[in-house]
Amino acid sequence: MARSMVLFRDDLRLADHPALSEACKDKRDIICLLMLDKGPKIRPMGGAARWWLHGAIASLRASLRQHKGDLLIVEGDAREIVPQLARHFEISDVYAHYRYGPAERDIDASIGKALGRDDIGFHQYHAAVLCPPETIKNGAGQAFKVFSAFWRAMQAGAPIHPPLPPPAHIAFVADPKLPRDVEAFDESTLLPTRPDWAKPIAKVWTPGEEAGLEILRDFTEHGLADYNAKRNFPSIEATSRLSPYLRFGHVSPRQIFHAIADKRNRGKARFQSEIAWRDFAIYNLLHSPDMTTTNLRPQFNNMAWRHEPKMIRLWQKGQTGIPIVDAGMRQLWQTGWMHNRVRMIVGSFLTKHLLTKWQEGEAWFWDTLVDADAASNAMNWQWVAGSGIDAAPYFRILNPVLQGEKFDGQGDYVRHFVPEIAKLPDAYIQHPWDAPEDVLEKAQITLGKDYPKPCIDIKEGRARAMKAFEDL
Ligand SMILES: Cc1cc2nc3c(=O)[nH]c(=O)nc-3n(C[C@H](O)[C@H](O)[C@H](O)COP(=O)(O)OP(=O)(O)OC[C@H]3O[C@@H](n4cnc5c(N)ncnc54)[C@H](O)[C@@H]3O)c2cc1C
Repeated sequence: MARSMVLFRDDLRLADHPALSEACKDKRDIICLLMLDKGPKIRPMGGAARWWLHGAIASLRASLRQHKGDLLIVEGDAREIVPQLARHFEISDVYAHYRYGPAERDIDASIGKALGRDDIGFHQYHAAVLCPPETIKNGAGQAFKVFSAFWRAMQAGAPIHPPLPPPAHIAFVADPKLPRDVEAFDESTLLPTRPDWAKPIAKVWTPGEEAGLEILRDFTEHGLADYNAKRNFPSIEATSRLSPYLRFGHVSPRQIFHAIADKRNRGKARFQSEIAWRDFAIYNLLHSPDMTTTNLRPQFNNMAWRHEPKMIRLWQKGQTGIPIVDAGMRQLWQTGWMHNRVRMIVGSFLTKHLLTKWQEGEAWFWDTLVDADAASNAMNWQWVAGSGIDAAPYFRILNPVLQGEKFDGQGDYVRHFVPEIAKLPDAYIQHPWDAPEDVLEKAQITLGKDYPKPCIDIKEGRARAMKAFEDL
């Protein structure tokens, strides 16, 4: 009897899952395989994302069990394992979604070829993006380099496909057993052991499709209208916090797009364009496959970056002595997520004031973000550093004090994540080094003891960065 296999990768959901829906249409028994790539060209997932994946697996498994089925999970070289399992389970068709990273595309092309040699069909669908990226081109048939033009072209193109409902019924292959030489993946290896740094993260997030859709519903009803006005203020929960749900595919961008389609408010257009930024990152990765490691503007290869491990460590630990930077870095460590405005501030501080290669920041974010995503992370780091396409110009060096005063004027965000300076009055909360002695004393702070003195003079750091950029 013919059987089908559905590959799950970064699409851990049942709704708007074209691969699963198509497989179900064939009315064959199905194997659901979560295939975790491992190999020389695959970048291992960071710690926070591994923690998320553990919860994501539990959630997907629970959904499949409601259909009286289960999930097989294997880690390894998918180019060999998928064809091997397809033969072992006598599969006639394998269904999966397109991926856009260079290593992933190579792997999927090899899987397709190997399956073809065994006369097994390999069917792929676009499900991680609003629009298939290869359909978006400028008049000369080339890739857009600027977001605004990309977004205009996307809006002028074919309407965004409505999301698919979850399949009403999935018929599973009964009790599938892996061949002896293929080991089932041990999910417990995804969790940290000692120290269990994920405990505070677990208090903030619930991975999985159900939780993601609940957040989407709640944001659409209660957050969207004020999104445009409030999205830049990190002490307010004004953004959707859907990023890890999109990263692991618990929620699809098409579901989001259609969930807000009939809303008539100011937040809608802005929110749609942010979702499109995510598509733009994927699009950039497709067209510049080495974007995750290499400057998109080659002149940045000559940049006189400094390599000061001590400074990088202070930045990572939220001990720079610059309150908004430290608050952001501590939010990241404690929750696995950081507000977008603060990501820009800490990124600018690292790459400009500290003149540190953006790759250092990208790597730390990769390890600590629950939404760590190859395309969005690299595109945004290159944007902040100035080395990317459509990037912030080099002279746009965010002043962390002014940014703090503008977007955290009352200091609520800083006070929450940097409690040791919470008693400072608003006037000094973003720059405690300017506070007179009696103010510091009243707030029970000795700088250099209770809270660090700034690791760099902001004006000097800016001047040094300007010089380095001008010398390029
Ligand atoms: C240095 C730096 C690194 C970043 N690294 C990542 C990353 O690894 N993964 C990631 O998902 N986002 C990354 N971002 C983009 C952005 O900060 C997050 O997507 C956003 O903060 C997530 O919060 P939210 O879901 O509440 O966003 P919302 O404001 O609610 O936006 C909704 C969705 O739109 C998308 N989006 C919004 N802004 C961007 C953007 N600038 N680029 C791409 N997509 C965007 C995200 O999918 C987000 O979930 C990075 C930004 C910077 C400045």
